[in-house]
Amino acid sequence: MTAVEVNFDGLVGPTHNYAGLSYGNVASLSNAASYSNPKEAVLQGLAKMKAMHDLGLTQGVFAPHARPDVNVLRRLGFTGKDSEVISKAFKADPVLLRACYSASAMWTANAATVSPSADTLDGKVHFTAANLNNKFHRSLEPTTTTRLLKAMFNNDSYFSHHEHLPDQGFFGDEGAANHTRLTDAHGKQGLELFVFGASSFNSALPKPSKFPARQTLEASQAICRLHQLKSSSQLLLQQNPAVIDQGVFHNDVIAVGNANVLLCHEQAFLNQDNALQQIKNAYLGEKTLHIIEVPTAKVSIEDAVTSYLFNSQLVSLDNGKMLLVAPQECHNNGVVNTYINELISADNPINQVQFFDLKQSMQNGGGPACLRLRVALNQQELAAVNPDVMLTDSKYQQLSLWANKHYRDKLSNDDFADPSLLLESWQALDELTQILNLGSVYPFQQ
Ligand SMILES: NCCC[C@H](NC(=O)CCC(=O)O)C(=O)O
Repeated sequence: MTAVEVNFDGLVGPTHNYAGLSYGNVASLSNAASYSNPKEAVLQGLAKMKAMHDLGLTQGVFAPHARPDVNVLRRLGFTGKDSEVISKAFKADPVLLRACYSASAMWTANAATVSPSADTLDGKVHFTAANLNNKFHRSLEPTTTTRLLKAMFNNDSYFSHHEHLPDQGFFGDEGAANHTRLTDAHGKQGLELFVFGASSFNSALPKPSKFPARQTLEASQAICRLHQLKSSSQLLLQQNPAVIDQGVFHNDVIAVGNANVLLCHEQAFLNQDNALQQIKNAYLGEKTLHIIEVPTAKVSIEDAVTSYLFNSQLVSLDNGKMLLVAPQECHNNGVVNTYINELISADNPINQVQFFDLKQSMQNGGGPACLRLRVALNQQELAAVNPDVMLTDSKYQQLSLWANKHYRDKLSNDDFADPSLLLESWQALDELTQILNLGSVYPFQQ
């Protein structure tokens, strides 16, 4: 039986908001303080999951995290009952409170790095949650992410879970957003590309000068060791620091790979000709490797960042062709739309495009690819996954009803002072752990 790639999409949490927390992420900064619509956000995400399922792809659901993170507020000196902690934090530092309310765990491309069993020496699928230590609100994620991964992939015979890397900038790790895998077929040994923004220890390597490089070389090296990656399955490349300074805060804002196709901007990598040659030399497959470089003359970095063209998902369909799952913003951008039409009619495996309205997530800098974590699994491994986290028609109905029942359609700054938002959110998540059969994964359930 053949292996499949499962996309685990982050279900948007009930407190999704725009707090402007991600310096270096243009969308996050420019939408700060505007009000959000969590209900629309979760339904937009569910509609994408359902569409993937309807195409015959295998789709999973990744639960949100419990917010606000009251424990971290207590660590920071706010005392009393939960409602008091919230009202004190709101008065003292509303931005801090919003960070503790962030639904950023929705971007599951940053949840973890995953290495399929065909690439690892012990033949297991390896998972390491990303420490996300470059941003305070995201640094709150790894412990719960690991707990969720263990509840989803709960079988030691097939799955190996590692503790996240040390919580320190030297080992800054942003997960699969800086990781892609090239292979003839999902079940075959692949070449895993690890794209780092800078090195912590080697000062000879260039760095961006304005915005932070969130992924370090040393973090990527540690993941390769932890995952027992075959040496022929790993290639480490540096992202072009000049584009990080233009808002390309993760590699998946400038490149996307799937099977034997790598679609990237011509400014994606440092010393790009050399980087692409290394990829060609290291590719293990027998099929033609298609590297499609998009020239600046056709799509500028600014257009790439505002449209999120490269944050499209690239998925293989049963007919052997590939579909580009793009954000609506690509359709709205004339230049990018023209390029996509050219791409799908050219001689390469990508021959279709579908656009999705993911505006609520996009306004925080998260497109289709940010919202999913890819896990390639053979049939035995797939059978060992917690079946309740897989999307079916009835699971979709159940989750839509759940979201409509619990989510608000407007959140603005003053709402974060209201302790009933905490109660409502935790009640929703408590119910969700039953729908997805996750057990007691949240701190408030322990
Ligand atoms: N892969 C996409 C990640 C987007 C995410 N945005 C945020 O966290 C914005 C949150 C805010 O500003 O409220 C980030 O930058 O890590």
